[in-house]
Amino acid sequence: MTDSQEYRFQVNLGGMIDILSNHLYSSPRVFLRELLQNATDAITARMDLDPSHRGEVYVELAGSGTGATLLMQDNGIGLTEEDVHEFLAMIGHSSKRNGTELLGETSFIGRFGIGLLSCFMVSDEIVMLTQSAKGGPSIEWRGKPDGTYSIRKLDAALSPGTKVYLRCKPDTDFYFEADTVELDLLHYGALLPYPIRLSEGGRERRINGELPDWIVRPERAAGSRDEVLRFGESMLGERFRDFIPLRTSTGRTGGIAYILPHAVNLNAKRSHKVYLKRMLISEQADNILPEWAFFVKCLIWTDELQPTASREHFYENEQLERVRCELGESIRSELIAMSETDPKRLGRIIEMHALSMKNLAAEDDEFYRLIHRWLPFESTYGNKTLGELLDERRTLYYTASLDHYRQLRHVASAQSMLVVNGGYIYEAELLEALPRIVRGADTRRLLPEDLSLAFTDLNAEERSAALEASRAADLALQRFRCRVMLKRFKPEELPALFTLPEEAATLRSIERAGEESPQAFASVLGSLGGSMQSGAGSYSILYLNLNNPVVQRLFMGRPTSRLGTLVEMLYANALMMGHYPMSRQELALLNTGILSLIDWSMESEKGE
Ligand SMILES: Nc1ncnc2c1ncn2[C@@H]1O[C@H](COP(=O)(O)OP(=O)(O)OP(=O)(O)O)[C@@H](O)[C@H]1O
Repeated sequence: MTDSQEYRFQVNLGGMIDILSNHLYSSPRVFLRELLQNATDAITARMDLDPSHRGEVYVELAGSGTGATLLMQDNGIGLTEEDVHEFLAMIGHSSKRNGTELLGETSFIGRFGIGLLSCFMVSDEIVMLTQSAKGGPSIEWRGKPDGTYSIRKLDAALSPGTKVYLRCKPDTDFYFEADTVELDLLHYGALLPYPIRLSEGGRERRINGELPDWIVRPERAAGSRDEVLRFGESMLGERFRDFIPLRTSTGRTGGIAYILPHAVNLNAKRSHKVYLKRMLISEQADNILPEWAFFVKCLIWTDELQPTASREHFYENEQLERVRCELGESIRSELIAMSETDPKRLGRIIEMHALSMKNLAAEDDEFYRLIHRWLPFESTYGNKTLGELLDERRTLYYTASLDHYRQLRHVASAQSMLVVNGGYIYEAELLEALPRIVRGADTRRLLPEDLSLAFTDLNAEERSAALEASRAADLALQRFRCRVMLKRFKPEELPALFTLPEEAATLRSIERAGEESPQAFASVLGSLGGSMQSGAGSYSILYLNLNNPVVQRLFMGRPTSRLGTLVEMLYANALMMGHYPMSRQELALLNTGILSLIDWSMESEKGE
């Protein structure tokens, strides 16, 4: 065995810089964010030395096309010669963190020591002129993407701060155009608490305005409603009508949650604009609010979360978990307060975002208790809120599936019976939980079969009169595995009602799939269906209404040889009324039935 030898990893500096500058960030645009962020951190560091210092950032554009240059100047802390060697020349080394840990808190935004490299996406050289506020000579540093740099002491002393010069590299002139730069400076720096000025073509303008007071104290936002709404529109590009102020218990994260003026898809990506130490860090932060809060779009400012190196997300850690819970709590408690102080406003919000509210209520009893009166439901009495429904009846009957509701609604509404549709997501769950939430309220789940209880049986005389016809009708529908029951029920205009017990419903869908799938599959489905076909539950039921004059004539009048066909037609009609998908055989039945009816009516005309 030979002695092992130790070697040191080699770093291909040009390759590293290429990866960091070109592949970490989503767009070359972010170079301006990184420059602005460095300027902000430098101003913060200078204010740590001298709290009375007033920060300023000045951006100047000169030249055009590929001859364009950009200067970003700040009056921050600047760099000494040692700082330059230590922090500018060493990738991954930052003056903004103590020791090597990346996740500890600092008063700065930067921490990774790589942000400046993003400038290589738009420039083949970074030139920095800097003067430290701590004294020493002014320094010029020139860095290249191949990893080389030069340093020069300047003869004349600059005022404290830093100037960064970039010269546009081919195909990136778009990022040096005045409109682009102005837009991006506003985008990233609108909330910065010091002036950013842009000079171009002899024109100078201030980019960001004075910050309104409610940005620092969101709880005061309600007093400046119009201004807050206008601000939301300009920052988020949507016109809002309502908002909820956000604030965590530490006061270190706050913002405004704008209520979306339209319903949103549950799966839609949620994106909020998040500002870290007043600089826009992310427009895609989707993990800063709880999942259920998808009816708001937020502007959030924080100084307590840690961004990832790409700045597009925050670290998923305990702090973020706490902030997320507390921001959710801000929304929740405001909605709760609204139920007392402004129920109409709450009603409007809930109506617009019913799905989200139902989701939240299904997870949280207390929230459910407070907002239950405003939750909308479909019912046989129309679309109503739960409060309105409870005012009608203390016991609410509901169906747990949409199919069941469809089957029941005609009969139920005809009998003035209140049935609530619990078939949409979260609804059955909520209705089931209602007695637990509201004292004195009761809910009962209803199956289509249960409604037959509201039917009246025929008396003995009627039964014997209709016996023969009932048998013939039953026989006619035997091949559809459907039983005929003759009853009296309301409304009399409804001649027939089709109901489908669970097992029969499964059989129907197996049969329909069998009709549509290739032979082999159909035979598998066929045998599966066959094993279920024997039980009574495998039969559907067609209730025929003896209160209906046509049914009355058919069963109590003169016997007719056409009864079979007529019952088949009533069967097909009831299927259509209940929105049941029809099998090929049933459609064919409808077809021949209609033709027979036409034929009979012509014959009878001839006979007249
Ligand atoms: N405008 C500036 N004023 C003073 N120092 C600066 C300025 N810009 C850069 N620096 C120095 O250069 C170092 C490297 O900057 P860079 O943007 O690459 O990383 P960072 O800001 O430390 O971290 P991050 O990668 O998270 O942005 C900084 O730590 C800071 O010491």
